[in-house]
Amino acid sequence: MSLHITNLTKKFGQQIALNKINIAIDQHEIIGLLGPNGAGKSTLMKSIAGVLKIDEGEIIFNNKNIQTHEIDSKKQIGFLPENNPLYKEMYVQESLQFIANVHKISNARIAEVVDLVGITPEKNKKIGQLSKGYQQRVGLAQAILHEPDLLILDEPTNGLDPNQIIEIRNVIKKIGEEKMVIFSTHIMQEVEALCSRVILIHQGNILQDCAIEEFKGKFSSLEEAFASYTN
Ligand SMILES: Nc1ncnc2c1ncn2[C@@H]1O[C@H](COP(=O)(O)OP(=O)(O)OP(=O)(O)O)[C@@H](O)[C@H]1O
Repeated sequence: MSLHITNLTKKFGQQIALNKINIAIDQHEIIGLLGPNGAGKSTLMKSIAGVLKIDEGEIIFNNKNIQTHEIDSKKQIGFLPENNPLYKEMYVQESLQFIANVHKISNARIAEVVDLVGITPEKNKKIGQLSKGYQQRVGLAQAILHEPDLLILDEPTNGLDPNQIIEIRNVIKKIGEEKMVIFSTHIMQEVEALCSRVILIHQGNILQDCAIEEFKGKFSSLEEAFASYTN
């Protein structure tokens, strides 16, 4: 399992959202993507997920260039975007069945994922009728249904209540035991609870890419370290 990003540049008009980014990940681990608002986190995640066209550079996942092997790559990558776009009129089970049909996934796998993300009691409801936390779980279920090697989650616990945050974190932790997970968050406690490694982006540049202990370094908390690096 490997992700190699070389000189990735993404511009929006004159603005450079990502500036010659280089990242190498060679094993399954949970990586926290940190950075102030507008740093470039979502742009990076969308680029890796193959939903945003990049201007320069290369993204190689499992030895395949995601730009030139789009279909193969999408089979191996799961993505939960920040705004979690779901078909609100669809029933939970129906939406998962729909994706399962596209990827030729078994009903047993659907049942397994429904159980893993904890949506069994809600599976016969319309997505639009679910609470935000349950909608987030449905988004997560859709992202992991095809058993991707790489899971990309853009602020997965944003807007959830404390119990739901813990539950979603546990799901992420479990997935990270076997797969590569990259997730963005502004919650340092979450980084501490889940990540082995952090990547800090600021104004489209990587400022830090290291083990969490190293990131914290001499600072008394991750918040303090974050503030020091980004101010
Ligand atoms: N579609 C777009 N068109 C123009 N500019 C964009 C677009 N998407 C992102 N940007 C700009 O690129 C920069 C990086 O945005 P991005 O959404 O990647 O930041 P972020 O780190 O995810 O921020 P946040 O923490 O607020 O979600 C920002 O300045 C943003 O305004």
